[in-house]
Amino acid sequence: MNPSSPARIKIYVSGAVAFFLASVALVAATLVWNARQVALADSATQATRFVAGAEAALNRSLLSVDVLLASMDELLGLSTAMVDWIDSDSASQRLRSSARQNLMVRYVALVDAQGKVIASSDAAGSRLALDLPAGFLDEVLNQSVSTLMVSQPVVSFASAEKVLYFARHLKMADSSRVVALAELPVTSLSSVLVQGVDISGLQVTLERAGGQMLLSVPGREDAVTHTLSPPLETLDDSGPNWRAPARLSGEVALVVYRPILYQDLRISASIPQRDALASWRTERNAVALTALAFLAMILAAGGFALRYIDRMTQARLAIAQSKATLDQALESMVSGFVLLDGMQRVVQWNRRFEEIFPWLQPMLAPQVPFRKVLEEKARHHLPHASDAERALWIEHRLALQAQPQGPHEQSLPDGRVIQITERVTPDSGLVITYHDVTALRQASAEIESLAFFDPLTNLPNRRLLMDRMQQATAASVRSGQHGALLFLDLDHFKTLNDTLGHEVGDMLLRQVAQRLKTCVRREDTVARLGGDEFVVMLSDLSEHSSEAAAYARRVGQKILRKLNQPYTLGTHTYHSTPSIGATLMGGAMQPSVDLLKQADIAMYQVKSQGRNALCFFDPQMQIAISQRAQLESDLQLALTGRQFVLHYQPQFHLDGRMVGAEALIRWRHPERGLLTPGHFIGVAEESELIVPMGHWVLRTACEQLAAWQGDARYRHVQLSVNVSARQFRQRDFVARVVEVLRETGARPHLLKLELTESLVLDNVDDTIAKMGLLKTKGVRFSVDDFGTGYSSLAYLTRLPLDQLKIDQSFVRNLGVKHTDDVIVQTIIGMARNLELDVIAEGVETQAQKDFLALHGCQFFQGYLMGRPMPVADLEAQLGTSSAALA
Ligand SMILES: Nc1nc2c(ncn2[C@@H]2O[C@@H]3COP(=O)(O)O[C@H]4[C@@H](O)[C@H](n5cnc6c(=O)[nH]c(N)nc65)O[C@@H]4COP(=O)(O)O[C@H]3[C@H]2O)c(=O)[nH]1
Repeated sequence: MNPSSPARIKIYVSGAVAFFLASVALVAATLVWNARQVALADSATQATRFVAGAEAALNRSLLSVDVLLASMDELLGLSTAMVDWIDSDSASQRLRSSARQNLMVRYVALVDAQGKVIASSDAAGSRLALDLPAGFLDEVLNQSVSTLMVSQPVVSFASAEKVLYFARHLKMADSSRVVALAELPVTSLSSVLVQGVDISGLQVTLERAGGQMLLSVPGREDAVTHTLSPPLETLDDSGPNWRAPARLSGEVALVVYRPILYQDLRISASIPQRDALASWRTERNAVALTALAFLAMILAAGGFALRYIDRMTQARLAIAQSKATLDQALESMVSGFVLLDGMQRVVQWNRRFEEIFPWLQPMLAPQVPFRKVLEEKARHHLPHASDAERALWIEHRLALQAQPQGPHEQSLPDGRVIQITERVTPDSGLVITYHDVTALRQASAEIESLAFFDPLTNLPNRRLLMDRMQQATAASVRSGQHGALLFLDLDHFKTLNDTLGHEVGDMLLRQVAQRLKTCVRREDTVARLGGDEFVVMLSDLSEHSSEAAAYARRVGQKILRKLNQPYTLGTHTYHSTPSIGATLMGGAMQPSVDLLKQADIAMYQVKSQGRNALCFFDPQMQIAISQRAQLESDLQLALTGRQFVLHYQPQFHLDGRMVGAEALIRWRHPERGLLTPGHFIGVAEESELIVPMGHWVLRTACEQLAAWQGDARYRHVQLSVNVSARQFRQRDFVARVVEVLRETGARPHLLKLELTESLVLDNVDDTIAKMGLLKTKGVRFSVDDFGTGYSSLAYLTRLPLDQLKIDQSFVRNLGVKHTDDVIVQTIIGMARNLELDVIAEGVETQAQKDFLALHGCQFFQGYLMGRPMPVADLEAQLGTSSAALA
């Protein structure tokens, strides 16, 4: 147990309290005991003194009575006279004057041996009636030597009070004996004894040796004669005896007695212990009360002390706990922490601080001046600095600390970045926190990089490019220098991605980025916009636009050359080509977006012209693009404004029957009149518009089929509907076709969906799945433009086709271009082998038809037989052809 532990302190305090309690009790007990002894001793002294005084007083009183009695001999001349000679009256007269001298005596009398009063001082004289105790007179007369004798107390006949008779015998001349007698009221003797005495509880007795009591103070009324026991002689008188019974009350008392001069009389004084200790008891109570008060105070003080200790302990505990919590909090802080006092000395620091600055660990101690810590830090932070530079650094740090300005950062030689925050404490100390923000800074650098750089190629991204373009344009306006923007796109990149995967695509993009950088100057910018689109910004080329254009063209061609060189993509060797669109910058403040759009337009121009080339922006291109945008929005309006109609181009069997028709969309343009698909279908296909448009065509055609159901002239007619790739690739394409068939009630086998060869090839599995589903419903399929793509027997056999359509480009050249003749023959042969129908479109001449028929083609479509026409015309033609055949 710790010597100053609260438990030990409490033991000490409890011990001290016990000690003081015992001391006070002991002192009080001693005081009380001593006071008792003193009280008893005082009472003993008083009793002794009293007895001595009373003895003297009694002796004096009795002596005066004795003298009075003895003087009666001489007064009345008894020794020389005979009894008969005594004149009672004159003798009484003399006695009266003699007795008057003694105030205690009621009367004196002279009595003969027979008890007859000879004379008396009483007014009755010799006629005084005496009522002496029996035997008393004889006792007096029989004394050999005359001495004063005292009778038993008796109740006086005359005064009805207790009296004592004192007597002695006197000898007459004839030697006969008479008795001189005096009557004394007991009260007058008593008052002699206790005159001026004030002793509490004092009991006084005058008694004979045998215990016969003559008088007592206080007086006892119960008996005239009373024998006290034990006799006084038997009491232990070696010292004050407080164990004796009081003579009158019998209580435990101190009894003191003395014999007096006369006979065997003793005077006793008894002081009962109760009375002797009466004042002591008061004192004792006062002492006890005082002691109790002290004890209470000590107990209270002890209690307070213990409570104080408890509170102190709790407070210490609470402080210790909060310190522990604080320490824990400090230790678990992710930041380093140092607390300095007002003298800039180290008070406290946490483990994180040591972790951030491990080299400070050996020197860290409470009270270390922070300057020393800074000196040590300077050694590590500025390893190559001179002493003066380090001193300057330290002074700078101290100055900053004196007036903290908010968080600031410090870069350590090992690359870490520490954010330091100083805060002044209320006692002028300083709390310094050190936060390692290295990861944060790296992250923000990465974020910045992500925000401005393309993560794949590390080239500036669109955002940074736009920013640099803006700066370059502003600079070029000031300097008059022209720059150029080259927008390039990799040809067929999508195919590479789809066939060899994105990783290979990414490899190509990285290598293209590298090659592009080698084609330009350091001050030029190569950026990647996303996908396979790159932009090269060439700045400060020339004041003259023509020179600048020439320079840009050279760079563009250099890029073309470089990018045309084969790439090694993993195990593949790949040949890629770019399409580059260029535009000039400068001369005027042009928005970056517009410049980028111009280059983009030029690039599309290259694409449309066969790719792998460089083309400068032509304002005409922009006009075309604008028109295209206008067309797109017009198309949108056309859809909602019901401006589309369907024309039908009849399809004939070799035998001249009209077997069906192809539904071809027309646009009743409010200003431009009836437009063929060539004016708008391309734009519609490039935008999403082809989907709702195609759906409208499908529904309209099906409604037509349903309308023809009830007419025998038309109900056999099949309708071919063109389906564009984007429409076919819709996930719900099959569901929508089925829905349209159900809603219109058209018979599915009369509906023939025309898919282009490229569509079928694009995703063969999806195509087969969708065609298969629709095939189960009865829908038929024809491959449009057959022969233009890369059709192979392999996929043809997998597709649930019904018909191949020979593209009109081949038909057109029949008899003109031998290869087309061969292709057409091959297609017809192939269809026959696969048991598919074959139809030729674009048949314009009888020669073409004959050629086709000769080689086995059975179905024909073309201007020769009929142009696309409104439904009414078709119905009319149908009627005619049916009639002709009939
Ligand atoms: N020179 C010449 N041309 C002939 C002859 N016979 C037919 N033609 C034309 O050839 C095109 C045949 O349609 P396509 O190959 O499907 O080619 C269609 C088709 O690809 C597309 N198209 C038309 N309507 C729709 C449609 O509703 N949906 C979709 N997706 N495309 C459609 O527009 C293309 C052009 O359609 P149109 O302008 O109507 O042009 C039609 C038609 O008028 C002929 O003897 N000589």
